[in-house]
Amino acid sequence: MSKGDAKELNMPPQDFNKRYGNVSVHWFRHGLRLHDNPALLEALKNCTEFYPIFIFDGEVAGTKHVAFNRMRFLIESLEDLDRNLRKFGGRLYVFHGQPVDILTNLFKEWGVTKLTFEQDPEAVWKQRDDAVKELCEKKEIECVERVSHTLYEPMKIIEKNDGMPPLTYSLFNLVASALGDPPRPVSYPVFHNIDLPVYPDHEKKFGIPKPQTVGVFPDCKEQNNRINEWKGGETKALDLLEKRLAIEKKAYEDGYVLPNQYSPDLLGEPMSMSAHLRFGCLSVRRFHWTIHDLFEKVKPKESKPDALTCQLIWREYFYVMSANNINYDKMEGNPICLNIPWYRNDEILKKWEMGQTGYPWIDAIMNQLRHEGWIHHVGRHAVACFLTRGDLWISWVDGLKIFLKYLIDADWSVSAGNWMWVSSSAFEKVLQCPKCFCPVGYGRRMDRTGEYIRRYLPVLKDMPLRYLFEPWKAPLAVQQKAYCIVGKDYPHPIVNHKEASNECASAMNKVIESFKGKEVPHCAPSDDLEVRRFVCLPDFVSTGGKCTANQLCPGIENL
Ligand SMILES: Cc1cc2nc3c(=O)[nH]c(=O)nc-3n(C[C@H](O)[C@H](O)[C@H](O)COP(=O)(O)OP(=O)(O)OC[C@H]3O[C@@H](n4cnc5c(N)ncnc54)[C@H](O)[C@@H]3O)c2cc1C
Repeated sequence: MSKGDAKELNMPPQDFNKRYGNVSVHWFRHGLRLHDNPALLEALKNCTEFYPIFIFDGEVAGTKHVAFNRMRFLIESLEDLDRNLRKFGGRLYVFHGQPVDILTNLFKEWGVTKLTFEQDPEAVWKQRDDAVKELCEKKEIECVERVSHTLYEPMKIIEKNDGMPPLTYSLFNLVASALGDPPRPVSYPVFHNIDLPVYPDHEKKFGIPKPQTVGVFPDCKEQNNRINEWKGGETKALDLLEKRLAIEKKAYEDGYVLPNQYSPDLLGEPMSMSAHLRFGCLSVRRFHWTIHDLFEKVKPKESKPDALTCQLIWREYFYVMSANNINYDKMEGNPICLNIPWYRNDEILKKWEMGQTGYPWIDAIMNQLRHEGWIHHVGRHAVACFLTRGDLWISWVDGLKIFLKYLIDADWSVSAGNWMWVSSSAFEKVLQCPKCFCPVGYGRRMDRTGEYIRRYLPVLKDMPLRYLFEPWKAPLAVQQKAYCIVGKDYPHPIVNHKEASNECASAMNKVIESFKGKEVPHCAPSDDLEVRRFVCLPDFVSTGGKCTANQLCPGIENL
């Protein structure tokens, strides 16, 4: 039967499709790519007519609380997807509204027989996807969901662990290894003999909006005038992967792994894959396996170090921990999070967000976050520790909300997991990191020339290096010469670090006391090495992953 037969049979195309055709809709949410997309391959199986869609519902892919940079990244990713689909004669269809309403109409209008999508494993998406699955059942439409946002299916790990999330990273690894290696990527889709219909007024009806059209505007001029450009889309992701592999190869040849952490480049061009992984422009399985294959090729006689892709495994671990915990991003009602009596102070929180704490290292990082949407792991640690148990004693939940707004890689599971850890609220054994990162000393070590601070905090660009990290100590004549008077052009420090960190340490000791003799309702790391692996800062990587006693809290001692 061909489409022309519909006319002869005098049937509306949707009825004809329903009876004789196989009409598939692939619903993109994350997984914004054509490569390694098993759900997309399912859509194309025995398919005669194919429609790729994306629905803006006010929440999809982290769009509920989103600043300009991430929305722009998402839209660039959709534009790239559309360009790639055009190569096969199709277009991406973009809709605005609630998925169940939109799909109900599409099922009827296009005579859909199959709906496919990649599994969104986080608890926050369950209600949306259950409603869609129910709709498909009611309308007798085949609904196919496939796992490819994660290396493993989180619920399978939980099942294998007797229905409980594995409470330590080691246990997670043990359970995961019982499931075998993660699957290899699937083949690239073939659109041969499949009709990809395009309406004459496609652009007008189903075109990709601009961030402004969906109500997201730049917060500040720097967002339109970034120094580091993060571009969304599968094409960019695969280009970046090639560059990244060249760096990884050089590192293996030189005898180390995790090059991004080994020598943190705070100023170089963007090399992180995290935003592409977050939106699924890059398949995590492709990333994992190319790294493993590359190592084997470069070092055929060496066994692979555990650290090779340990950061990706942390990502998996946090996804598993959040899979059935809807309160994972909160303190209350979150079974793995300690209740800590944090202060509530919106004025101080705002100063932290806006880069006005008076600590240049912290403020430069927060400015980079707001202006560009990405900061290095060492920067994330520094500002998260400063906000919570290090200096300001403000809840990690408040910090998380700000990260989730600005980061282009903002990831509900990964970010909340990291915030809980850094603030000593979960994953850490009885809060054994009482020391904190010093906002002066740590900055000096990470930004030895001061170029990072001068770039992201231009008010201090003429401050001599000696005072750059603590400008309040500069004599007035030096401040005048640098055109930056502390208290007028740049704020005084929001707290005295020495006093504040001592207060935080004693508050944390009280929390520890209050838990003595009780069962601590949060998970702990398996051992010290695990702490080092998680924190994964340069000191650790440079020791080749070996753990020594004073490395328990890397970068913390002697600061
Ligand atoms: C407070 C805080 C909040 C964070 N929020 C996020 C977030 O919202 N989204 C996000 O992707 N990462 C987050 N991270 C983790 C980490 O900082 C970034 O993933 C990392 O900086 C990305 O750089 P990379 O791609 O060079 O990492 P690589 O070292 O190359 O790691 C490869 C990939 O592994 C994953 N990964 C790396 N580090 C971690 C980690 N600690 N936990 C879980 N997964 C990891 C990322 O997907 C990353 O792209 C956060 C860290 C902290 C301390």
